[in-house]
Amino acid sequence: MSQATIQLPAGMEITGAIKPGYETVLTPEALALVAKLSRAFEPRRQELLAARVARAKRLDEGERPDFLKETAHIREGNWTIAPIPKALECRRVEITGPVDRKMVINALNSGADSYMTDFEDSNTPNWDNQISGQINMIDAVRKTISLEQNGKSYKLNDKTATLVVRPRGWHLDEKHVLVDGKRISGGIFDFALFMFHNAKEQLARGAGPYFYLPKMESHLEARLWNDIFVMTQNELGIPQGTIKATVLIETILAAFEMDEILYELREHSSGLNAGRWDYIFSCIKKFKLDKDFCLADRAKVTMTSPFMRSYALLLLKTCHKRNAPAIGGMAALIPIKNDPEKNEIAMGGVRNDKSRDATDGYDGGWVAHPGLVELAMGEFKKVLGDAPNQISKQRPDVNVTAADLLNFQPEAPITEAGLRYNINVGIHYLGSWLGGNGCVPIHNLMEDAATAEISRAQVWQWIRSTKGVLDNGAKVTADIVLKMIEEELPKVKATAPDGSSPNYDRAGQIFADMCTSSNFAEFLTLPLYEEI
Ligand SMILES: CC(=O)SCCNC(=O)CCNC(=O)[C@H](O)C(C)(C)COP(=O)(O)OP(=O)(O)OC[C@H]1O[C@@H](n2cnc3c(N)ncnc32)[C@H](O)[C@@H]1OP(=O)(O)O
Ligand SMILES: O=CC(=O)O
Ligand SMILES: [Mg+2]
Repeated sequence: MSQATIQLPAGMEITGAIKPGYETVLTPEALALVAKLSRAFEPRRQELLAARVARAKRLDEGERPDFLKETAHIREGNWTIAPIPKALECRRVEITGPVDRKMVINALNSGADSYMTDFEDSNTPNWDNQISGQINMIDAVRKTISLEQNGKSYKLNDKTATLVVRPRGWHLDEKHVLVDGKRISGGIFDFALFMFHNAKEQLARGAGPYFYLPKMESHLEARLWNDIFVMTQNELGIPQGTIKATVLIETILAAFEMDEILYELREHSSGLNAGRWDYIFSCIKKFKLDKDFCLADRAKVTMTSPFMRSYALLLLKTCHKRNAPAIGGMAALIPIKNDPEKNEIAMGGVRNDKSRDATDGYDGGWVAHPGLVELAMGEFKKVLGDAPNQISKQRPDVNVTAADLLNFQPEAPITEAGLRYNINVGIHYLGSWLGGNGCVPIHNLMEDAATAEISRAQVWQWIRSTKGVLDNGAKVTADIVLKMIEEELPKVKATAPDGSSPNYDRAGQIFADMCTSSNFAEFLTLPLYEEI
């Protein structure tokens, strides 16, 4: 493979291979923006990550979150976010998916109103995925993206979904790019490259640079993104307020700061999304040492569980009070091929999920697969009719307290099947991730980094919690888990399409370490990233 050459700004090093074509993304001007933002904001990112660690320690010691006293005036104030641009008014169905070229084309053509292209939960952030993802974005924005694969030709339809980009969260580094000798933020890298290459082109085409911001834990983390937006808009000479961002409320701590997050981003906000899978994971992570906390089998924790219902309703009420879109999350159900009965049950699950969100007042919701767009659209249209959204629907009847957000039910059942399922899915997902694929169908469900986090976090917690007892009376222990890992690994290898890859053996070892180590890995992607 020949190495293309690129010109680096002073103080920057790139350790990833520069394959032909990468120079179109890694231009000197684009890298200068990456370096400028990194230098300006990396110290604050590090401070905020340190604040997460300090807060987590206090939670481990028994502190419980509550709405902040110092920001009561923001919650009580009468303000709204800036008007939403036309291109983001109608988001009844949003499809999501990794930045793979074929999937980008299929998603843009899917008939959904918008498409969140994902550098995060559904993507393994290896160097090639990140850079080829940026190439795909450049071609998608200019509508020139095409592909010949397996005898099929892919190109864009005339009408495509509005593009929204999810950069990586604050916890992830981009290890292939060093500024002044240090790794930079993955999120800043993804954001800056996308902005540099596409923002002006998107504006010229009647849309704009739109983002989804993942995994934040406080309004101060949202303020950091807002300051990055302001500097970037200045650097690129585009009007302030052009960038719009929807924040995923997918941590229990952010649920206590929804108003404050919207307020920080009010000139750049396009609402909030209920990122249910990371949210469940965050609850387990933050209360992992609480002797009273222990959730039932993963499959039993749903959007109608008390704490999830409270979170979903509070998000909706908060958004509409601030004239902001409220977007629902993802049912992990996907079409099931070759089994019409099971498929009908899965489709019924998606229908119920979207129907509940639409009836509650949500303006749209996520789907994982193009085969779900029409069905989800039908449920939103039943409620919205021809209206693009229902932001005017207020929910004064909703009153959610801190205790409601922390009402962690159900606690039972925890079953052997549930434990085995978590282990099987965890190993399968980790193996696939190591091989470069961050989103996979496992047992007919969509699995990505967020769903896999729940699986491995539950196993860790059930080993340690006195409540981690199976419904047959057996206490979950490290020995039981290690034995099950041995038993599940061959089953995973037999079912994964690339099951003969050594990645699955490695995944088994990593999963075992993660579940039995006394330290709880903050994110599973952190140790995994060091392996790729
Ligand atoms: C918790 C969260 O963060 S949710 C957000 C992150 N997760 C996601 O975005 C989920 C994305 N979804 C996916 O990756 C896939 O749908 C999977 C892995 C779940 C299932 O994949 P598969 O089993 O390969 O799907 P399947 O074989 O049915 O695909 C049929 C076609 O639809 C395409 N397709 C499937 N899902 C998507 C998608 N989300 N976007 C675009 N195209 C898609 C496939 O590429 C395939 O195209 P082709 O017929 O041209 O070859
Ligand atoms: O990103 C979405 C989630 O559910 O997690
Ligand atoms: Mg998530």
